[in-house]
Amino acid sequence: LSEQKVVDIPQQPLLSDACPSNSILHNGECQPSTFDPSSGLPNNFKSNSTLSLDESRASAEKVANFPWTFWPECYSNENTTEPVCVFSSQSFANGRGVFIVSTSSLAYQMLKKPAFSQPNALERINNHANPPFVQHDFPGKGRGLIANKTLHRGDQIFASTPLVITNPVSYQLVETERLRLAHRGVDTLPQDSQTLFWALLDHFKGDPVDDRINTNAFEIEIDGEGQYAVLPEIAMLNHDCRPNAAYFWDEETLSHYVHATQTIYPGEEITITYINNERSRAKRMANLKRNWGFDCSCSSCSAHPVLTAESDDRIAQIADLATALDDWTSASSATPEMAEAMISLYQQERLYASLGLAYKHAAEVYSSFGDKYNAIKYARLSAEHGYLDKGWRDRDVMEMRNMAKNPETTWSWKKRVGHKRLAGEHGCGHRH
Ligand SMILES: C[S@@+](CC[C@H](N)C(=O)[O-])C[C@H]1O[C@@H](n2cnc3c(N)ncnc32)[C@H](O)[C@@H]1O
Repeated sequence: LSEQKVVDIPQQPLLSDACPSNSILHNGECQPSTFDPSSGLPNNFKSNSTLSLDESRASAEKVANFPWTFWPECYSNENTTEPVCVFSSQSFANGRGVFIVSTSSLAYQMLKKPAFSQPNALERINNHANPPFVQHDFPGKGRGLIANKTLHRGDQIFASTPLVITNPVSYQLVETERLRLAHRGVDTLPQDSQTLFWALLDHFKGDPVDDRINTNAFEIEIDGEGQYAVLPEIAMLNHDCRPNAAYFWDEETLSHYVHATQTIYPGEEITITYINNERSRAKRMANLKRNWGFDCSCSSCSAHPVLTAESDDRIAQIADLATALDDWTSASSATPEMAEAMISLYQQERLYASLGLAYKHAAEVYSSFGDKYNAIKYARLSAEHGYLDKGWRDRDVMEMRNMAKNPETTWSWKKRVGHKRLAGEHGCGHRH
């Protein structure tokens, strides 16, 4: 595997004796070894590609309470407002490690998350002993995971921290510098994590590190910033437009959680979705080709065109119903029957992971007509599904929890009392 790491990245000259032994290289200058960069952080790293791996470790060790295992390597140019660096911590997540390619402001922002700052926050994360699955080769899809025991809705399949977090700001660097940061990042991971990284699929066959990141990265959000994360466990799950598992990103623990969203029997492949599935087959396939580079071979993409057209029609009808149910004006024609039809369509489409949304529509529309116990019933269902798909800190999920306890106190309560509520009167026909 190490052979795959040989790439055309210029070797930087070593500056082993650039600074006397009682000082460290910082911002291109020798600083006393007592210098504490955390005092002036997060903006004082400068372009610096001169330290070998050993030297950057030694520089980091010399600084009291330095949060990274290696001195960050950075680059900047006229496009960057702040240098873009690689920040590596080998101690993160009980020694699993992580590297972050980002500006120092964003990297130091991450240090405030419980994942870094509270030692117990990751107690339930990265426990990969006795997994409920085994790896399997699927013709046309490569490796995937199959369940080795029955999994029920809500069962955790795994929860993991990333090995790599990279910010799109890195694309402001010239290609060789961006790639150099990524390669440096992999070299700074603990050995076991490097092995996990190199075992990832390289679908596009370009630069070996960049390719593994592009083939396997998931979009995540940290403090409102879109970033990419590579997690070797979730990267083994193949895509299905009608998946049986769902994942969400938890910002506090910097972790991806994966749960079963329906019963999965032993021998069944565990799948997630890489895209928003509430779109026609043609749009889903185009999205997967464009963003992930493969022709989707899942059952709903490869069904007979007549069945695919029927499925597309149901998806369009779900969208029409959502529009009607989202209308909170006095002219709204929304009724609970519409939400019931929507739930049925989601079930028929096997979009179990998205059912939380349909149940939310139902809870709100029942609440809007003052139907307390149907509002409670659907709010509970929505929260239960939402936990698996959006996570326990999601605002909509919290809203459904509140409604489940006390519908009378929610914003939608009796909002539509006095509106007509007659089944069958409202057109929500197919869109053509
Ligand atoms: C995150 S990886 C999933 C694990 C991968 N199969 C492996 O062997 O490591 C994503 C890659 O898996 C393959 N893949 C995933 N889902 C697929 C699907 N539904 N149809 C065809 N290929 C798929 C594609 O090559 C895609 O680039």
